[in-house]
Amino acid sequence: MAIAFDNSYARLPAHFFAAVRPLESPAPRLIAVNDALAGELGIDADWLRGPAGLDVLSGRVIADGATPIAQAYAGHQFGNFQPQLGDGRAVLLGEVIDRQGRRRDIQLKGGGQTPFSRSGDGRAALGPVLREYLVSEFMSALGVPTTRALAAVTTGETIMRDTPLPGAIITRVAASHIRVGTFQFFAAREDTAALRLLADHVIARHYPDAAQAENPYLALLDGVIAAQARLVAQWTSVGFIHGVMNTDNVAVSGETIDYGPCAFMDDYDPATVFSSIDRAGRYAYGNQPRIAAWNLARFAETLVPLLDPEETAGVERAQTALGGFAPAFAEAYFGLFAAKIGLGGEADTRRALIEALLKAMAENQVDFTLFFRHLGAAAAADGGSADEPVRSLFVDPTAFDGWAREWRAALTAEARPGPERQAAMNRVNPAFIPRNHHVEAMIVAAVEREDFAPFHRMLAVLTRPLDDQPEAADFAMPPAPHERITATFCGT
Ligand SMILES: Nc1ncnc2c1ncn2[C@@H]1O[C@H](COP(=O)(O)OP(=O)(O)OP(=O)(O)O)[C@@H](O)[C@H]1O
Repeated sequence: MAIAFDNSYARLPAHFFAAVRPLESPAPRLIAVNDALAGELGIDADWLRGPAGLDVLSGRVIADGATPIAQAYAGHQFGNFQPQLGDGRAVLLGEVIDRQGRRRDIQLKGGGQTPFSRSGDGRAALGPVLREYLVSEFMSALGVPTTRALAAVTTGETIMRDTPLPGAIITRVAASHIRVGTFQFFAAREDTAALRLLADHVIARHYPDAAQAENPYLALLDGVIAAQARLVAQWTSVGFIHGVMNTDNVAVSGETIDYGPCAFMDDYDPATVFSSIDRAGRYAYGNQPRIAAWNLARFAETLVPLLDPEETAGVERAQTALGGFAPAFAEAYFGLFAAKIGLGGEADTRRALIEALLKAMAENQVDFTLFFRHLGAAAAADGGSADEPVRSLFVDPTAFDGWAREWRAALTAEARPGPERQAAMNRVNPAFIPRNHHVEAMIVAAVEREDFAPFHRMLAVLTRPLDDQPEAADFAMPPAPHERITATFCGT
């Protein structure tokens, strides 16, 4: 068997999903195979690259051992509850146990219609597939929990969106695809027996320690809250804007999922929004922690019947657990930003410094990524010309000087050799991010000219985002005014 499937969902009742078969692609072509990830999964990358692999990646052949399904889920989309969403274009081929013993899903996103497709065609367009591949692999390279990209293919079809576009499939790998929306699906149907089965399944798969707790479902809730707090703090620390934080896009495993209209901030501004479908700015950069807390409250509501036989007591337990989000987020957030400015140190000092810095950055239109990357060199020196690359990012460079006096005092108090501090900062401050204008140009090259060279070049740079790569200096630069991207489209 080329892929050693081991499908735990076979033990769940039939109303959790629908058995499907992927739609055949008429003329598939391989874009990319992720050799390292294939290796982790125990899959022979050469096989995957060859004709038999392409047949599986494009839905032409169901691999031995695969039992393809589409999963049922519901969700709040922009605050409105949809009781039935489900995988409308994603086909879960099956699960494998990776080399480290972790269970992982392998899914074809864009794999054809399912009973959950409603009016959709079950397909994905090439541009969003390339964006998801690139950004998810970038996030993984930075250590941000995320779904992964195992492969991408074009299907050989033209699909209709606002304009005709090439169809494509991304093979996505995830710790699981179980979402807050999966719990909401059964909660909306008041199916407590199904909720209990689902919760037990998630505990066994993602939070095994919770099984030993006095109240395993409360421990599950605490675990999911902690994972989301950490995840959203990590997003924030790299300028990531998810763009569509609906509850069906919150994986209970704590992985980032669904890179539809996501984007990275250039200048620091908490109000930044790119998604063209997010007109009210619900999912703006600076709103993400608040929205994560809101989404977790929806998750907690689904668990109330499991938390306590008494509803009032169940609600109380849920509320107490939700109260843990804000402190967990703050701890992760200030810890990550402290590392970005080269400090360990006392929580109160660093908090004031971080807040003052971010305020000055917002007022001075400072490029988020360049600032922190260059700050490492400034930290290793004693002011003077070493400060110039960071100072000059501020509209008013004296705003940096004022902040830097306090910062240097804090650095001195911690007494750490300059080069060691710089190296530590460079391990958390990427030199490269998927800048939106480069992502868009890469997509245009692929869609309009079938030129995948920009995709492969960007992927090579962005999977080593912490390394200085002088030959890729063009990718480090913020957009010139005429290159600025102001909206990303779901494009789907
Ligand atoms: N082209 C399509 N055909 C059928 N269903 C679709 C299509 N595009 C989106 N959907 C469905 O619409 C809902 C919301 O879509 P959304 O864009 O959030 O998810 P997605 O990107 O398809 O999937 P995921 O969340 O798994 O990454 C989901 O139920 C999804 O399956």
